[in-house]
Amino acid sequence: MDTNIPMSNKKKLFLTGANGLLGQKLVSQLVEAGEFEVFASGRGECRLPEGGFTYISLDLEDANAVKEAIQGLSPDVIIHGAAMTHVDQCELNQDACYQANVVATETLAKAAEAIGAHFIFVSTDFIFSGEEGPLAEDAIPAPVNYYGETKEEAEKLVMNLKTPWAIARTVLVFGIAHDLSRSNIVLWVKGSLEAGKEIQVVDDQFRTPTLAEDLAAGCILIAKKGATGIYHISGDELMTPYQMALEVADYFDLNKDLIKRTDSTKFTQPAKRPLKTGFIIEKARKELGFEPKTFRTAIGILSKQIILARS
Ligand SMILES: NC(=O)C1=CN([C@@H]2O[C@H](COP(=O)(O)OP(=O)(O)OC[C@H]3O[C@@H](n4cnc5c(N)ncnc54)[C@H](OP(=O)(O)O)[C@@H]3O)[C@@H](O)[C@H]2O)C=CC1
Ligand SMILES: Cc1cn([C@H]2C[C@H](O)[C@@H](COP(=O)(O)OP(=O)(O)O[C@H]3O[C@@H](C)C(=O)[C@@H](O)[C@H]3O)O2)c(=O)[nH]c1=O
Repeated sequence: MDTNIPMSNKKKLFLTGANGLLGQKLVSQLVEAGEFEVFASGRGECRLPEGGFTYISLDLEDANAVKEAIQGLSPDVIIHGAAMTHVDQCELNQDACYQANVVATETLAKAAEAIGAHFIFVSTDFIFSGEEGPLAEDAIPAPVNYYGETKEEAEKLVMNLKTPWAIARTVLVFGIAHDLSRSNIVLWVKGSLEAGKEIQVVDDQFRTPTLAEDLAAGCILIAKKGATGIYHISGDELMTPYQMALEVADYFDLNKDLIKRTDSTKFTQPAKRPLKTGFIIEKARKELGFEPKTFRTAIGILSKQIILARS
């Protein structure tokens, strides 16, 4: 808790995607720590419950507005988490996906470069083919869906910036936040089983599922340390969605018989998913001191948040 630095001497941190799952966790942790003056941007109205930061309503596809905002604020650090993240919608609406994930990132990155800000880009395991895993930072990208292609293209433009940059890649993020525009695997499994609904869950895709709070903590470590380069920031347990579903059912004492084991040849989605991903996080551990929760501990944290949200 470092709130006794007068606001004027604090470094300014600007983040995007404030209303999203990662964004809400970033704002909450940054406000709690008090080290940065926080400027949180989102599309449309602010959907965050608490204060302690400046909200900026900004559509990142409005290039002039983005340039004006960044030149006006002149932040020291930018964490860019905003994206079109619904993978199947990205496959079916590729122009919208390109505008959100590549063009908007380029506009913001160039604005960061113009003021010499430290630019932190949040990326994904979906830049990889899924032929092999788990993966370290030097693995070669080969995306198998359009969402992954756009995130790979965005990474490339970030790597060419002439301002300090970092890329925080993550995997299958889960958590609970206010008024989210999409669900995530833990909430989806829990909700389905509580409703007595049978679910088909693949057992041949491998991930290192990541608690949203841990991803936020990893991004903040990069910001605080002024770290540059690529970091894999994810959970540390390699699991299939089927194993995750069983773990969720076990924790919440729900009916495991409703979880039907399947595989990617039978269960298909509009966008192909890479089979084997998951990250090796030793670099983030060593250079940042990053340490994620176990999946079980993370579910416990979520469970408490759900109870709190209901009270
Ligand atoms: N969730 C996951 O499993 C994973 C996510 N990631 C990456 O992490 C980052 C954060 O993901 P997550 O928090 O789950 O995503 P969310 O979908 O929860 O949040 C993304 C946010 O970006 C905002 N956004 C989208 N387009 C624009 C735009 N044109 N202008 C302004 N804001 C925009 C959305 O606004 P609105 O609320 O109005 O829709 C939303 O609040 C993303 O970059 C994603 O690619 C990487 C790996 C896994
Ligand atoms: C809906 C569903 C998913 N699954 C599996 C497929 C997949 O491996 C896992 C999650 O599927 P979803 O479609 O919910 O999530 P998905 O779109 O795969 O999540 C991705 O989001 C983007 C933003 C990322 O960057 C990726 O890292 C990844 O987290 O669960 C099933 O087995 N059965 C189902 O009915």
